[in-house]
Amino acid sequence: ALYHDPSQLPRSAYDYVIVGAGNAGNVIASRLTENPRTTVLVLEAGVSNEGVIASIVPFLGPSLAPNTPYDWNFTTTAQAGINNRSLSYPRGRMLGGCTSVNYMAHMYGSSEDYDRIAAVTGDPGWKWENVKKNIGKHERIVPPSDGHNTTGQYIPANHGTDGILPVSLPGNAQAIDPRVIATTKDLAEEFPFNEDMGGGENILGVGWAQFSIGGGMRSSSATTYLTAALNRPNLDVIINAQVTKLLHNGTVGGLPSFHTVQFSRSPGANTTAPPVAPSVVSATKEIVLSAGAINTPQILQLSGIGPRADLEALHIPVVVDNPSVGRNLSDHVLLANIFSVKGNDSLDDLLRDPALLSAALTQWNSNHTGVMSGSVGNHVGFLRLPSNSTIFHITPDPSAGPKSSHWELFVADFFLSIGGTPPTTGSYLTLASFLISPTSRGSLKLASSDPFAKPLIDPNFLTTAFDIFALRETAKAVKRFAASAAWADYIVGPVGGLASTTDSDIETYVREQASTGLHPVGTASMSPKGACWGVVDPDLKVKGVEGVRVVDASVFPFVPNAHLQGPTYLLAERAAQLFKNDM
Ligand SMILES: Cc1cc2nc3c(=O)[nH]c(=O)nc-3n(C[C@H](O)[C@H](O)[C@H](O)COP(=O)(O)OP(=O)(O)OC[C@H]3O[C@@H](n4cnc5c(N)ncnc54)[C@H](O)[C@@H]3O)c2cc1C
Repeated sequence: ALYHDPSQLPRSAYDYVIVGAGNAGNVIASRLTENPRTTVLVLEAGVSNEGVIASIVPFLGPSLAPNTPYDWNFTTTAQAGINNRSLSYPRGRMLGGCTSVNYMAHMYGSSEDYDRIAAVTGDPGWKWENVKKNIGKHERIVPPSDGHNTTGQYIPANHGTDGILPVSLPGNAQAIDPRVIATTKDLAEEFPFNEDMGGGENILGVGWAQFSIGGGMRSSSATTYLTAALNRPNLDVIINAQVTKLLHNGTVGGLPSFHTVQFSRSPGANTTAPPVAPSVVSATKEIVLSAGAINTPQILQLSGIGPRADLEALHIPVVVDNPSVGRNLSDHVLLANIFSVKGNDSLDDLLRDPALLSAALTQWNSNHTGVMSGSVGNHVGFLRLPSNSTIFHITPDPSAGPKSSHWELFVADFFLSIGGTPPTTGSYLTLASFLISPTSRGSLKLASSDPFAKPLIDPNFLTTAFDIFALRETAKAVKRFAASAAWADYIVGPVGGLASTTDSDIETYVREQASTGLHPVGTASMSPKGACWGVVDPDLKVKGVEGVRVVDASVFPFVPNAHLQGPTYLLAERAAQLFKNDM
């Protein structure tokens, strides 16, 4: 059942207590409660997703973050690599976590992403050939909202047909779609068409994206995994319940043991009201940290598991000195390259005209179709730098392997401005590029021992020669894409610093405009059992303690070749199996 107040909880002990009803947490909750004898409590700091219309209507998704009650409203520290700017760092704060607020692009990454995890952790269970078996359980490919013929737009064999999460091709045809496909023919050498990036083995090229959308509505981990399980008597979920720390109770097998979770009614993301007295609940079997790549390492450190010097500086008693907790923060970097275009076919007018928006919503309300039934773009591409790029004389190739990308192209039919203000006139095209294989590494530290204080998020963007080189080259590459004959009667020209022609001017543009790719990982990285680095073993158990596992994006040692929800779903499905194997 779903509860709103700690006093309503029917028990004080559960087999498993999951922290965070997000992407991964809801998968674990759903899979563990398939066994009617297993009791599970999920603690979620945020609110319910029920009735939050922007979390249902796909095109309204970007209005949910940043700076809303559905976002943690984090900001980064001043980032030296991007002119000391500090950025909004959105993270979903509601049932479904980021899957309730994200842009719904749904993909899994390259086989090499998973084979690299297996190699780095020494656990072949993480190889793609094993992990991909979970796609069938997870995914249910459904027709797009406009019911168009999708032949040639995806490869059915790469997808699940009776899994839990509806996924579809875009159901909102955009005027630029034929131009994107024509570019893949015109410039087939650099931007080849890829019929489907979903199979793991063949992600390179440009093609139609898939989205966590079914029947014109968002599929989140809350609308799928959680909803399917919520009527089970062995599952309880409480919202507005922010975990403040894990309590250490004695030792088991010589290791400090954690079986108690302390939580408090959330003060709310946007209020400074003091929290009420904390509650506690016990996990007789295990605590599962699924609070995401920012909050999971925050909770570990608040619980005394982290770098000794950092904890002592804040007078937090050290239970386990682990210098890796909160380190190795890695994120994709986004560069929203904008071109001005002719005519009024782009979506810019829709975004600025309340009457057009209202008409689109009326259409969506009547039959869940139209522009509102889709996300912010229909095409993506995963691409490599040329192998003779000069950067490889000084840096080893950081991609996951030769079948993996260095960067991603993301096409949007309007001025894409995450958290900023788009211009009030004009028509635009965004050829966004993401740095997919960053080598910069940052950190997540506590600012204070107060669990309600925001942590210090330092992604350390663009601080290596490779990262700035690669992102600079993507700005040149999108201009080559835009120079295809397919755009000749449409594109007017690049906007702002994108028009620069010298490397040094392009670098200036990159440092002025780069932003988060919204995909942080690595702050509780997996490493081999017994390694002196890393935070969790390959079975996701926290090193040096008994009773706690981490299941969320923080355990990925490297950020995958994908927007992160798909990899996180596959990670969580495999983790659920690891729990079941131990039962
Ligand atoms: C704006 C935005 C757009 C994105 N677009 C895409 C996209 O198009 N495609 C894609 O694949 N990925 C996208 N992503 C990224 C992706 O959704 C996330 O990286 C991924 O879902 C993270 O999963 P997770 O399980 O690690 O964490 P989350 O899904 O963030 O789950 C963590 C949960 O824990 C809760 N929590 C945190 N701390 C506590 C606490 N102390 N106590 C209790 N509960 C707590 C949170 O409120 C949240 O519900 C986007 C992300 C954002 C923010």
